[in-house]
Amino acid sequence: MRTAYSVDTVRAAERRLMARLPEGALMQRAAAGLAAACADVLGRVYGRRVVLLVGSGDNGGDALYAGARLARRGAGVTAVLLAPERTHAGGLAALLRAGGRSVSPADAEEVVRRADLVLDGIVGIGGRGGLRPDAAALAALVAASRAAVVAVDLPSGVEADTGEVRGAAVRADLTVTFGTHKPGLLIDPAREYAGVVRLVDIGLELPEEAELEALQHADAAALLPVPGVESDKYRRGVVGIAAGSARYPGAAVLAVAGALRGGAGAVRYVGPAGEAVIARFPETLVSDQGPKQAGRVQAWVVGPGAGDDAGTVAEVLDADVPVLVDADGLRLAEVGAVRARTAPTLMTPHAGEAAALLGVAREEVEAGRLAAVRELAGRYRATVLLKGSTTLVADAGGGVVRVNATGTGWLATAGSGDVLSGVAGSLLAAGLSALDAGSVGAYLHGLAGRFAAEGAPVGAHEVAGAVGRAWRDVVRR
Ligand SMILES: NC(=O)C1=CN([C@@H]2O[C@H](COP(=O)(O)OP(=O)(O)OC[C@H]3O[C@@H](n4cnc5c(N)ncnc54)[C@H](O)[C@@H]3O)[C@@H](O)[C@H]2O)[C@@H](O)CC1
Ligand SMILES: Nc1ncnc2c1ncn2[C@@H]1O[C@H](COP(=O)(O)OP(=O)(O)O)[C@@H](O)[C@H]1O
Ligand SMILES: [K+]
Repeated sequence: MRTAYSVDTVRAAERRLMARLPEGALMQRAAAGLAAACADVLGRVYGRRVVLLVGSGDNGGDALYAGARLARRGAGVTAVLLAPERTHAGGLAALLRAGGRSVSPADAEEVVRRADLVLDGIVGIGGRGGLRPDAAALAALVAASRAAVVAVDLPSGVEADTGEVRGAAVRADLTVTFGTHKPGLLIDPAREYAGVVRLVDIGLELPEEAELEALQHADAAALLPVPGVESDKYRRGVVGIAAGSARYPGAAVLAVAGALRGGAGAVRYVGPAGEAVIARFPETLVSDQGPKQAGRVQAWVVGPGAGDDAGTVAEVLDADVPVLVDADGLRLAEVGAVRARTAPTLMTPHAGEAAALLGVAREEVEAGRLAAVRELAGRYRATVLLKGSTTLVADAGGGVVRVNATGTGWLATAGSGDVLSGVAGSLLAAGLSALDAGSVGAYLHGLAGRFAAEGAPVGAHEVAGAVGRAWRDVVRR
């Protein structure tokens, strides 16, 4: 599991550790890891031009000590001091002793233009709000330069705890982060600014529960349902799909396509698209009755392509089994009916749907994904999966939020969300919790998208077809 901790938690862990260590030891650990990463980026250190952008806090201190290490290995190191009188004194002294030099921001343009590598030590976890104008001007120089950019701890200007970017921020090729990932490194839009992220262990002892966690192959593999000798189709779980309409029969087909690959033992379909479903997937149990009369179901998916069929949504929400609500179902579901449910509910909006439910602009959700997913989960007392380039899954009661980044922009194609609801609904029917079903579903769906696309446009039905390959990839590694 990859985990990320909030700034408050990191600071508390740092205080505990610093109390046991000689002064400055932590910063030296950070600087050593940072210098090693820079050396890897440079390939050869000797003779290279390195520029340090140094703010007034310890983030600048890290950059200065790392710069001193690179200078000792023969790099030409120049520090641009944003606030000379408040620069980390020990770090600056170390750099000057090692043969580096310092300049004022007035000279930044010239040195950044000639740099092979720029180290962004403007601000780290102490940053508040968007970059101030003098710092923003440095970020603009970095954007215009051809140098490799390495961010110290975080790209300056991104919000460590939320992944928000308010105004100018540094865009890095590599971020070397200390002790633990910070939530912003895993959530867009900030994640995009971080580039590749490398974690340097500085010995922090962190609490059991993280703020954010991202499944890795082994975590997903441990959660995937596997049939045993005692299994039959009912024990593996029956997933009911209440989706599609005369106008959108394809949504039903795609949700069923996902559900067939999600681990349930049988897929039951109710709705007006039965003929289209059975023509494509003869193994589907098609019913022409409503959800209540459809027979045994361990979890429902309701909403994809449902049009205005509020009655079916209400009927499904009334069922005492886990329910996944997607697409039109999100609009049609009564808040009170969702809140009143005792079995798990998983809602799967994209940013536009989440914005409509929250009564805010789509941009607001995209800028502040973590806040939006938590707010929705609280309001609906449900587990909410917010789709997008980074998908977030939050339970109603707070606790750890799961983040998924296995996807690809090629998944932004009509119907791919229907496939995801089928896969995740199937996992719900197989007995996974809403948090696990949502996050494992997104993990498989993202990987399937990559496999199906392989760098070219892809249709949603092909994504569904690649879920099996994603599953095998997860369990084999
Ligand atoms: N505390 C520790 O034990 C360790 C801290 N480390 C480093 O220390 C950093 C945190 O240091 P600090 O707490 O000094 O904080 P930072 O250095 O991250 O930032 C604080 C400084 O930035 C300025 N600032 C804040 N917001 C700004 C904005 N929007 N625009 C421009 N300037 C802004 C503030 O005036 C302040 O002087 C970490 O990110 C990490 O790089 C590492 O050395 C590892 C050990
Ligand atoms: N830029 C992106 N990077 C990765 N995944 C994406 C991106 N854009 C969309 N996706 C994924 O593609 C799917 C799209 O779902 P959705 O918006 O509901 O489409 P539809 O309603 O057409 O089925 C979601 O799983 C989402 O997370
Ligand atoms: K930084």
